[in-house]
Amino acid sequence: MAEIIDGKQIAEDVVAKVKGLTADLTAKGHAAPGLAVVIVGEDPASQVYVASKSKKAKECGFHSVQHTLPADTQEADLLKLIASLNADPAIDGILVQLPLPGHIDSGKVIQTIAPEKDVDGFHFVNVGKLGTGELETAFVPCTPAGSMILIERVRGKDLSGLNAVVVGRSNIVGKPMANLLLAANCTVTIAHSRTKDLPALARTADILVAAVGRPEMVKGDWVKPGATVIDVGINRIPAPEKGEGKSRLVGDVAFEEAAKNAGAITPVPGGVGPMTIALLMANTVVSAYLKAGLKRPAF
Ligand SMILES: Nc1nc2c(c(=O)[nH]1)N[C@@H](CN(C=O)c1ccc(C(=O)N[C@@H](CCC(=O)O)C(=O)O)cc1)CN2
Repeated sequence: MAEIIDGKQIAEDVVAKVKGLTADLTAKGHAAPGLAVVIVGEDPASQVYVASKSKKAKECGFHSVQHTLPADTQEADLLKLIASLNADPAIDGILVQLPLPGHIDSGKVIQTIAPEKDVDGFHFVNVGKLGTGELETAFVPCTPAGSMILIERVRGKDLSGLNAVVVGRSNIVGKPMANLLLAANCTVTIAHSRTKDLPALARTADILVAAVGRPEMVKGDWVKPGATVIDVGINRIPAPEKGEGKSRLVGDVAFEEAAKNAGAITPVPGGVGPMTIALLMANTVVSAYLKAGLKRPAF
């Protein structure tokens, strides 16, 4: 049976480090890191994530501000808000919760955030830095950055000689995840819906990352014995066994089956999810250190 990677505990370790770094920064006479979280509309899951982000920022000792805008907010007004946050010296990190309502161009919004405050790591400047290995000044998207910490806990920092397969090619997870694994010397393959014989490809992976958004798609017999399996999926499915109208969370991996073959595996919930929020705190404190002209803290 596989080792279960405790993302909740590892996220707490990251947050403890952020708190220490924040205390050191303010003790040197610098302002506390500032994080602005922006939500547009009333998507229930987004509301929960944003509330957790704002709460965690306060726990870390940050200057934490939340902008909650109605679903019919005009794109131009959101862009104006971002411009004002870009110019605000008390703010080191800006996060616009995704998805945005359909009438707003998410790409335009993301590219309006100043790259040095883009703690989500979605701006072209940060994407380019990650792609070219400029990791000293890049912001890396929180979910892949957190997944990488989980992998390092199991496999160490140098992944030379290991085959990694990333299932999913999104800009938020799949592509940056592949770049991080490549930077750690893995041989990386990105698989997606058009990949031929996905189960056979997945079985070649020493590190298998599932980020497709399809409940329990990755089956137990897709997993090479001893592989490290990182499940990025968060899918809510009906759970009639819990009562009428009830639901439960599952990942993109059929956990029970996969755990029989894997060497180590992340659960859902309690795996990658908590790391996403912890890494947002880490990116924000890094932003404040870089602004202060201090050495970039490592996580
Ligand atoms: N601007 C962004 N938007 C979104 C991002 C992002 O990184 N930046 N990621 C996701 C959602 N997300 C953070 O925003 C997120 C998802 C899940 C969790 C989490 O802790 N999940 C728990 C389960 C929570 C539950 O019960 O529903 C877990 O897996 O244990 C945190 C953050 C999309 N949008």
